[in-house]
Amino acid sequence: MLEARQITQIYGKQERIVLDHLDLRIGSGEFVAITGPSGCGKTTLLCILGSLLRPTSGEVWIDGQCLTEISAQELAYLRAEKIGFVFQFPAFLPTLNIMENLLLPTALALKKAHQSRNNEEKSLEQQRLDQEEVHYRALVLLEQVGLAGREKDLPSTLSGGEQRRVAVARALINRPRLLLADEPTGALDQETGEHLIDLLAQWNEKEGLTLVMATHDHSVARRARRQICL
Ligand SMILES: Nc1ncnc2c1ncn2[C@@H]1O[C@H](COP(=O)(O)OP(=O)(O)OP(=O)(O)O)[C@@H](O)[C@H]1O
Repeated sequence: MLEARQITQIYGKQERIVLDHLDLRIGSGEFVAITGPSGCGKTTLLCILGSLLRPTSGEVWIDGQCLTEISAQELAYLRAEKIGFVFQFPAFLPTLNIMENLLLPTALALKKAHQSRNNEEKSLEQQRLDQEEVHYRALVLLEQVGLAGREKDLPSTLSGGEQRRVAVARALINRPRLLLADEPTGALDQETGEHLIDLLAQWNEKEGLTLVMATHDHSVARRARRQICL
């Protein structure tokens, strides 16, 4: 499903080489942990795999499509439809409540779905149904991450760990095929962290979600079926 070919990333004027001709193949439905010491390039690799960062050289392929060859618009749709991203330091729009923040990534995916339908009247009805469906999905996800009832709260009123859990719900809202998670348990206590990994593992097993997770926590990495150490 995901392939990196000869990825090299060089940063700054001092030309610091962080990734050097890296090759990587990840099959559909895999659960992979990327481990390695702080500063070895885990976040850089996830950003390149998720097309948020264009590497200095090399190619990334998703489902047989080379990301360096498609337009910025196509890339935005591809990300919205196929890829969920849990950032190491999640950011939210501070004036929107949790539900509104959760629904933000659905706008582009719904737009793409509506564009591919022909009949306008049907499409309007479908849009209403789609919006109800994503709203329901958001409520279910909030419950799964242990935040039922918090949908009207502003992000600033949530703790760091709670924000992390909202970030996971947001990354799953479009039912992506690929989830790239950067230290998803970073700010969480052990029990909450384990619960979150259980949830991701369930999505991996039941929904076939391909899961690529960067972590320096070995007990978290052991939950993956494959570990790649940078
Ligand atoms: N935009 C940037 N400009 C210059 N250097 C950068 C940039 N982003 C990352 N780096 C450097 O690249 C190296 C790899 O960073 P990266 O964040 O990918 O590592 P990491 O393995 O995820 O680290 P951590 O586990 O601490 O989060 C670090 O030395 C970092 O300073």
